[in-house]
Amino acid sequence: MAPESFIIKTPCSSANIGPGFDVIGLALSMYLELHVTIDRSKTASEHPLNCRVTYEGQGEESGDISLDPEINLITRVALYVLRCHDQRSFPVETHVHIKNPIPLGRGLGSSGAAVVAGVQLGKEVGQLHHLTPERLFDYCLMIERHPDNVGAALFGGFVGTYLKPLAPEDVARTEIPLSEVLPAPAGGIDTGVKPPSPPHGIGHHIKFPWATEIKAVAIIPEFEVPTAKAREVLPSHYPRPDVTFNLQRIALLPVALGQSPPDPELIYLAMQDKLHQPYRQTLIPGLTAIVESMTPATQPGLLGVCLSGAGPTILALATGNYEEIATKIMSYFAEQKIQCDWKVLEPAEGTQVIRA
Ligand SMILES: Nc1ncnc2c1ncn2[C@@H]1O[C@H](COP(=O)(O)OP(=O)(O)OP(=O)(O)O)[C@@H](O)[C@H]1O
Ligand SMILES: N[C@@H](CCO)C(=O)O
Repeated sequence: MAPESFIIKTPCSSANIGPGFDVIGLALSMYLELHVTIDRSKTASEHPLNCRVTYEGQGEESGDISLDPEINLITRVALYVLRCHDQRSFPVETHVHIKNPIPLGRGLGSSGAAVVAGVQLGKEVGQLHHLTPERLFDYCLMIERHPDNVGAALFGGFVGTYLKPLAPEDVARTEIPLSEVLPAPAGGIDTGVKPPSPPHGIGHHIKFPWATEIKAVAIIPEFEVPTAKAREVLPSHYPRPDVTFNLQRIALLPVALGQSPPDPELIYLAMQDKLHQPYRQTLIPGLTAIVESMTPATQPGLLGVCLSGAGPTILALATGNYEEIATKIMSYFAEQKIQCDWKVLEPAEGTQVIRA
């Protein structure tokens, strides 16, 4: 039997886009790829859980990414899906080669892409053909609780996401994680006990139109801000005027970004936020200065600017002059002695499985 091979391709994403904290996600054209080979003719494997993991890309040199299939975020998520379906390990003999250009901990949804790719990997290697994209979303939300990055990475495009309140019997299931990311390997170190399957229909999404003239300039500082840390600095309660401020803008944002030709003044207004960016300034030197000084009036081609996800990447939406915009934003970071990389990205399709 010839080895089976396929590629899972998952986009990076930018969450929030200003006021849409934990709601809005935008899939962008930089992709995590899993090159998977399964040799089902083999009867035994020398690798733990029948899976050899190799990695190239971001964090490769620092050795930040574990190659142990029970610890690596992508393969442990796949194992979680498999174990929910009474498959304790990968098929003999599986090789997962991860190609990851998405910078880690920078606000471009590296963990969301890893979770989505991992869930898809579990479905493919386990031949779990009944799992629909909507059901895969439930599995993702058992691991990453905010739906914006995983929704964009799974479904693609410019999306609004929302969670359905859990039924009382699901709330009572103490094994359902309500924290951000499972602290322990999903599914646990193999104890032989079947892990908890997700409740059905936890998360939902809706796709918004996107004006084709609009591109996303990502300015990526060299330092990391773990999402968990960027959530710890947020308050548990907000002043009512700040909530109203964001509600007014979130009602505008999907309309403003779908209109062609784009209206810079409207988009600039629609991208303002008072719920997360002001608090994250403490972790991202220069953030307030960038958000307050970069306007369509001062920067031709610019439509609006925001923190990408939990940061520290800055996302500028623009119709031209990308290099000038990036250079200006990088100059604010340079004042703080912070180097940056930058890229022009476009909205991307969701997760795909490519077979030769
Ligand atoms: N391809 C990958 N393989 C394995 N682990 C990964 C991969 N990508 C991300 N991770 C894990 O996710 C962590 C980064 O997650 P974190 O949520 O802090 O940031 P992010 O997802 O890049 O940013 P944001 O959520 O703000 O968009 C990494 O440190 C690593 O542990
Ligand atoms: N909505 C999340 C995205 C994190 O990637 C946050 O801002 O914390």
